[in-house]
Amino acid sequence: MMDAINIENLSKSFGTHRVLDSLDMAVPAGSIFGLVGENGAGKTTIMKIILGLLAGDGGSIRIFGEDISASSTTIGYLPDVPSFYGYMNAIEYMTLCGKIGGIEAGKLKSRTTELLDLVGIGNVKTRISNYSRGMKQRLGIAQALIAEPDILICDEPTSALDPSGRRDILDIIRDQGGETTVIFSTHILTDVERICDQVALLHHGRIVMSGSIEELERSHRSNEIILEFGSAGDRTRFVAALESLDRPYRQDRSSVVVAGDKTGSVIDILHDAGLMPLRMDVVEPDLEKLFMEMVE
Ligand SMILES: Nc1ncnc2c1ncn2[C@@H]1O[C@H](COP(=O)(O)OP(=O)(O)OP(=O)(O)O)[C@@H](O)[C@H]1O
Repeated sequence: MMDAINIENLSKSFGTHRVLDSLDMAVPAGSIFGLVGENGAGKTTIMKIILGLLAGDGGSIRIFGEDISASSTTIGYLPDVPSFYGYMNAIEYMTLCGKIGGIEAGKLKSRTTELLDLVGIGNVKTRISNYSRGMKQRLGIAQALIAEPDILICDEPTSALDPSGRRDILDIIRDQGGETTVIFSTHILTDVERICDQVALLHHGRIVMSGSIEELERSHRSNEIILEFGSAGDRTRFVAALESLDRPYRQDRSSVVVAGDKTGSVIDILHDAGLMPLRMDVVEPDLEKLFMEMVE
């Protein structure tokens, strides 16, 4: 599959502070790409460089195969803190954005109606200064889509919202995937798991891990098996059996966790020790665990 965006060896410093350090990143066309990193990791900096709002200090950026300086790709942008003219209503604001974007008047009108309906504020007549955070985020997405972009860049679109507002915004963003390539930055990993098909983890100025969520979870960590026993005695015997076999494990208050193993041999250990656990679960790694492992 062609890359919508391909970045190689990109660095960026502000003064002596090196924010991006020979970063490589590829965003497959049509994907919903989650860019994950802690506060200050450089997510906004990458997005601004892709948008041409900031220059990198070297490296190559290709957009659908063309060098960024020659690219004719339309990119929509939802900034982390969108600013609006509060005295305007949604239609006035969209009309202004469309005119600046060079959209022809007849088309602009129908596109405005369509997009405001899409984001669920088609019936809102009030001026923007009266909007809630969630409504502003909705209008921000409509604005970002006005020029029918091939790439949509959303900078932390859900961070300031409550759970139901977040779900609505995620649904809207997910529905853009396929035709549009979406880059979505966040530090909320459950949001990434909910809508993204690709993810990249940014840490210390580099992408430390990237791929599809299933790929990452499969390749970077094996499953863990959690066991609970009916008595302290059973549990002690199980732990003793693990120790005699040099099997790594950890314990918390109620359970024993055995790492990185096929379930079969745990069953053999139980069988040989004549033990029956109360509970035995295989726990698959989630993104949060993987991320914590990478940044620790
Ligand atoms: N114009 C600038 N001048 C100096 N330093 C800057 C500038 N822009 C960003 N930085 C610094 O670069 C680092 C990365 O900032 P950036 O906004 O890209 O991070 P982020 O990952 O988007 O973080 P957040 O999640 O907090 O928005 C931060 O330490 C920030 O202070």
